[in-house]
Amino acid sequence: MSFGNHVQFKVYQQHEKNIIPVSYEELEAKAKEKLENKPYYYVAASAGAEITAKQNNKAFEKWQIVPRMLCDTSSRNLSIELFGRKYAYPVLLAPVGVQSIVHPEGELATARAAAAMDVPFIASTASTYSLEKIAGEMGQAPRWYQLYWSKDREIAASMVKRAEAAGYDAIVITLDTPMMAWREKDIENAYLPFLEAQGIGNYLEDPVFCSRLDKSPQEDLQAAIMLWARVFGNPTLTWEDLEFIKAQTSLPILLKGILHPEDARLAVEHGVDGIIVSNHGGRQVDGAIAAIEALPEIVDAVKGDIPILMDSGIRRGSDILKALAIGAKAVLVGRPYMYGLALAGEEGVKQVLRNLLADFDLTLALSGKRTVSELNRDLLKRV
Ligand SMILES: Cc1cc2nc3c(=O)[nH]c(=O)nc-3n(C[C@H](O)[C@H](O)[C@H](O)COP(=O)(O)O)c2cc1C
Ligand SMILES: O=C(O)C(=O)c1ccccc1
Repeated sequence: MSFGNHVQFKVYQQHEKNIIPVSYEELEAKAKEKLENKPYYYVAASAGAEITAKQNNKAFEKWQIVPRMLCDTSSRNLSIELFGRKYAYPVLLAPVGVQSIVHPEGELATARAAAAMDVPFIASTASTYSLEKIAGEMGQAPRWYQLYWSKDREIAASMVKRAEAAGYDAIVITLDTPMMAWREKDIENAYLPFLEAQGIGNYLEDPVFCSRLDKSPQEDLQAAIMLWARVFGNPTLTWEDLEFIKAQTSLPILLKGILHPEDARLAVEHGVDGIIVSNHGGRQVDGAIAAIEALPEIVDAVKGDIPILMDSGIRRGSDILKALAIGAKAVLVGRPYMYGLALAGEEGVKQVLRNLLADFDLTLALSGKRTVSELNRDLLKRV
């Protein structure tokens, strides 16, 4: 029995073991009930009037699947290959910072769930727990590291080297957040978790960061938080700076936050290994193009030179199918797993992933396809 049918069966038979809602809308509503307003809105809300956040979902409706029949889809294989490594599914857990605001175990619980489900976890620079502690929960399971490139480039270099030493398989450099956007809810709530020392674990354990302090973070946490606030983002970066990071590591480097086809071309020209089409879940430039809308032109511009991943708005199996048919190699999910984490820790993240992967597997089969490599735009109609 293929993955999706198996999960479906189990869910029908062991209904009582379903500890989180199956539908995304219910999942979000339950997380809202459970969490305090400040952390809930930190996760759920976006920039400005949240036009882009809404478009990220609405825009998927403009792409319709035109299923094929009589294709013998009884057995399927969802695996993909990226940078010479095989992955079981075309899905990764997006880098999400400060996970301790929704669950005390934060990234550690997410890391265990990712490892158990064989889905790579992209650990954020803004994690509450350090990248070494996160790796310590994952055995040999696949993991990538997301870099927020510090104003102090020696800190950025140090983090990349630590990630390589801790067994991370790729470096994702996020470009769209050299500073936090205008997020109305967080401003109304006067909420910035970092000021409460959450989400800075990678800095507090970084030798270069600590060398810039007069006293250790244990002795003077406030001074460490102030230094973090000064060095976190780096709006001075240009394409020329990429050489510096490339020289620090032999791992593949992906750029996250690409929306313009010309930036996608520049990424290829500057020798990066992959890009992630993303508007940060609508949390940065409100009014920015929906990620799924940006994808086709970027796929056409890159012409297969490097793999393209995407995120922002992936909620169900059909969203994954559409992104892959347009030309993405894999997708990242963000908020859905944060709600699973909020509601039920590690088990909650596992169930979110299980449900999403089962939904994707069934949608693939019912569309007449058996593998990710069989997907292309012939399966879609743009309306
Ligand atoms: C609470 C929260 C924190 C995030 N933190 C980071 C981060 O530290 N680094 C990063 O590259 N992206 C971060 N993101 C963006 C995600 O990686 C991803 O782009 C986005 O969540 C995808 O959209 P979705 O939530 O609609 O799936 C964060 C998103 C959320 C919701
Ligand atoms: O909240 C975010 O979207 C985000 O990317 C972030 C930025 C800095 C620290 C933690 C998370």
